Amino acid sequence: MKRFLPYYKYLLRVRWHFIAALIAGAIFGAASGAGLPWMMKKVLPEVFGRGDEVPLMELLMVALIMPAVFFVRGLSQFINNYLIQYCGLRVLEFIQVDVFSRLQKLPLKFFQKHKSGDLLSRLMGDTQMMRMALVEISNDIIIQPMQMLGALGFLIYMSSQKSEFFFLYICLATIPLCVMPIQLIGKKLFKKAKSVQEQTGDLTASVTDGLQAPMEIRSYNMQGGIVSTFQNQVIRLFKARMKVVKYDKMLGPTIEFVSACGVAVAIVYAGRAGLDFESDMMPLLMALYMCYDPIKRLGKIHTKIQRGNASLDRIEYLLHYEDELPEAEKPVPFENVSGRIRFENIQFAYEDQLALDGVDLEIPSGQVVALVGPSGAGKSTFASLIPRFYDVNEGCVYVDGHDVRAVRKSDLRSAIAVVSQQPVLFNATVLENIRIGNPEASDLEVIEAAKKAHAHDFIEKTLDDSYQTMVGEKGTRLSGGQRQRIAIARAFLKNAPILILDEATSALDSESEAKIQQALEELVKGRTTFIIAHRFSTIKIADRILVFDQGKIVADGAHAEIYDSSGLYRDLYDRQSG
Ligand SMILES: Nc1ncnc2c1ncn2[C@@H]1O[C@H](COP(=O)(O)OP(=O)(O)OP(=O)(O)O)[C@@H](O)[C@H]1O
Repeated sequence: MKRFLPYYKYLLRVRWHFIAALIAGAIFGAASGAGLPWMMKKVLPEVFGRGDEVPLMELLMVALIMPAVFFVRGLSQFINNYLIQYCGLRVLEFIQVDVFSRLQKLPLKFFQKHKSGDLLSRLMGDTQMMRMALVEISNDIIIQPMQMLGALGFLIYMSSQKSEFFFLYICLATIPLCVMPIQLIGKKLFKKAKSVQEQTGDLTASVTDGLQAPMEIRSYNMQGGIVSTFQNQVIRLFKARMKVVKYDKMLGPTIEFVSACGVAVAIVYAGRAGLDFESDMMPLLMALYMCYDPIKRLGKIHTKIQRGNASLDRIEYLLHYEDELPEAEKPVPFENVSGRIRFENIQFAYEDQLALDGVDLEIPSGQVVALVGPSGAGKSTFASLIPRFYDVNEGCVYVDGHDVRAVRKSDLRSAIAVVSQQPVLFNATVLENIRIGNPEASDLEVIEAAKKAHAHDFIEKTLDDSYQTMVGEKGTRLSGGQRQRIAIARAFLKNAPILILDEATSALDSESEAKIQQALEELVKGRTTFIIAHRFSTIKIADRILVFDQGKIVADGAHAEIYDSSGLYRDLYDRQSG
């Protein structure tokens, strides 16, 4: 449980509700542990011990003790359960928000290494286990001993009254016997629980895969394969879960068996010692049972802690993941950016293989640079070093004379607009999707940006609710060209001094392409622009062309200049034009 200590900060935020829950829980524990045996001690001898001589009213008054004890017990139990649920759900909310915020801070590399389904299962499933460990267990750890203390107190009281300590000895002798299986089973359970959480991650990953690309799955007839992968994972998860169920469910009966042995010995003794059934034996047996019940529950808590531990491992992996792109300790001010960029002797590798090697050049502010070269040559990698999506292995990237690592990441990225090859739209309205470029922009400014991006006409004429149309998940209700223009409108609205355009490779109809081309020409004016050019028609608007080959820049200059000097560029250009 020590591992959970740092996370009690979440519980502190709902401390008053939790304290109220504990008080109610303590009343419930005492009403069960001492109240129930005391009730029996009071009621049974009156009802059965005195025969007909008890007046009816007196009998009724005594009998009323039963509903009174159960009322107190029931009410405190309800309040405890209700408040514990409240605290649990609030704590879950705090943990999930923290884990999600952490995920948002992790670098791109992290998401390339991890399956989104697995991350989803850590965020939604493992946090539930942590909630259970923090709230329900803390509650039980206080309530159950209360019940046990109440019952033990009653046993001690009764034993001292009768000078009869046998029941107490039985209780004290069997408790350690009950603890042993708890320890043994708990250890097994930790391993099994961790495997369940991992399998759940794999299963969620395969569900996300199966739902993310419905078109590819249908066109390649992958349904059978996808379903059988899913089925295998469900079976694996089923097997792992059954192992947890086996150990989890083994505990209760084991403790019950040990306690039944204790009770049997107590009954035999009580019979031999001639104890009175109603006034002595029943309350003592009840108190004995009330001592075992919390042990059984504490045993279950132990198994829950093990499951919580397994989930905590998976959550801490995210919370403690080392950020490969740390923020500068004292970030330099970064304002009024002009967009002058310098790459100084850059080397960069994703893993072992160099993706960029010996890149050294300067781009004056406002220059429009086209990046060309064969697939895999390093164009996108080069562009992604500017917003510091990755850090270089050697050398340095400067923007306006500042090392990008010395600037706050959010400041740097505010100065850069990115229009990617397949722009992602969020499941919101067209208006909201454009406004991402500048959350402060008015509706009029959004519409102005859409006009500049040649998007206004299709938004007004073809979409049912114009700017209020919901674009669907990832913008699936819009065509590729329309999505591209929404992304360009975003960039207009952002009005950043540096622009990175990853040109769409998919064939757009000529009207769409012409409109996008017009919009881009407008957009690049006065900004330092990098265009990853797949179609050479775009090169017309570039002042300078960088030709990439196997991670190196093999030609650098204006079209006319490098067409003569670079065989690779000439080849690429002629192939496209010809
Ligand atoms: N996330 C990644 N992890 C590992 N290697 C990568 C990653 N992204 C790219 N690479 C590798 O880095 C090299 C450069 O890739 P990059 O995407 O920069 O090329 P590109 O010129 O933009 O290609 P394309 O024109 O096909 O988009 C390639 O060998 C590629 O396989």
